[in-house]
Amino acid sequence: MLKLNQVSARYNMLTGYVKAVDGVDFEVRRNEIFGIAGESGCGKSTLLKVMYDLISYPLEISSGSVELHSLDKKGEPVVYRNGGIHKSWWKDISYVPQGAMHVMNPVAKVRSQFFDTISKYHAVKDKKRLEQEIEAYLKELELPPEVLKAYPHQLSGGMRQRVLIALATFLHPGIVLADEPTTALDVVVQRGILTMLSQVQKKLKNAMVIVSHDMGVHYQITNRMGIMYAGQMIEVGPTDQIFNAPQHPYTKMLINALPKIGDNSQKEGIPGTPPSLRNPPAGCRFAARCPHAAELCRLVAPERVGVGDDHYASCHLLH
Ligand SMILES: Nc1ncnc2c1ncn2[C@@H]1O[C@H](COP(=O)(O)OP(=O)(O)OP(=O)(O)O)[C@@H](O)[C@H]1O
Repeated sequence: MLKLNQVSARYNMLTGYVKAVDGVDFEVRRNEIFGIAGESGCGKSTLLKVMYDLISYPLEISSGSVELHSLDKKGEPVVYRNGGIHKSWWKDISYVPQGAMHVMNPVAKVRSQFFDTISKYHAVKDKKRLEQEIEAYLKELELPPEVLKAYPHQLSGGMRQRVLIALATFLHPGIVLADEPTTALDVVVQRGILTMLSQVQKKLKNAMVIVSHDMGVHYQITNRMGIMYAGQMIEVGPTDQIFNAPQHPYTKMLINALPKIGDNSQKEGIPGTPPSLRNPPAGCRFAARCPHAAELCRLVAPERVGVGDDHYASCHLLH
């Protein structure tokens, strides 16, 4: 399980701070696919870096904590906290970053990328055996063993993404984080990647976190999801409830903007733009775009309230 306790993170720029993640509090549970949605720039990728403990200048955690609960070699419970989560990379938690091409070494064949990564975090005694295990795992994920002999540029975008997912899940980590795994791929390839992710999750019975701005992706494979707006998690709940009974006005507008079968009405985007994360407003961050905003909304940030079974939202209207 991965638990975030009121975490805030910011980019420390010469001209001030960009408060990309603000007071985020939720958990990712065993055996679920958790989705993180929200429009571009709302802090999804930064949140994923915070969850993975991939913190380097100018990014810093300004308050709160992240806990990764796992089991040690003897099967005893162990908790890694931010600052120490990197000790469990690949074994307990892995990360598939955005843009498969950029994260692979262009001058190394896939085979050596597998070996380098795995041997860094996992004692490899028998190279031949490891090779057989890698080939067997690729086969299980319906990837031809020939991909190991290829350079990244010789693979299609979808194939590269599948290779990265295979690499990230090879050591069977309890948590896999994937940042926009289907972006920039065509619809058929997207479907293949989503099917692969959900098959791997069913097999490992681990937790998966999928960041995507595409609500269709969340609808198709996530069990629970969180909606981010301007650095904050404004609604968290089971995916079916988020789609069928959204509570926060922003979530409602996001869902209403989606096309539905048999509904030919004109769909509109959400008017306005999110506030700057350099100097976000004191009250509700959505107030300037919210059709229901009152004076209180502009002055006081709303607390999170329960709005259903395992479903929470932060809006004054719900109090
Ligand atoms: N390295 C960086 N230095 C400074 N600011 C950054 C950096 N990376 C991101 N930001 C800022 O942090 C905020 C959150 O960005 P982030 O990339 O986490 O959002 P996102 O929701 O993942 O967006 P997208 O879907 O476009 O990737 C934005 O205002 C962005 O401009």
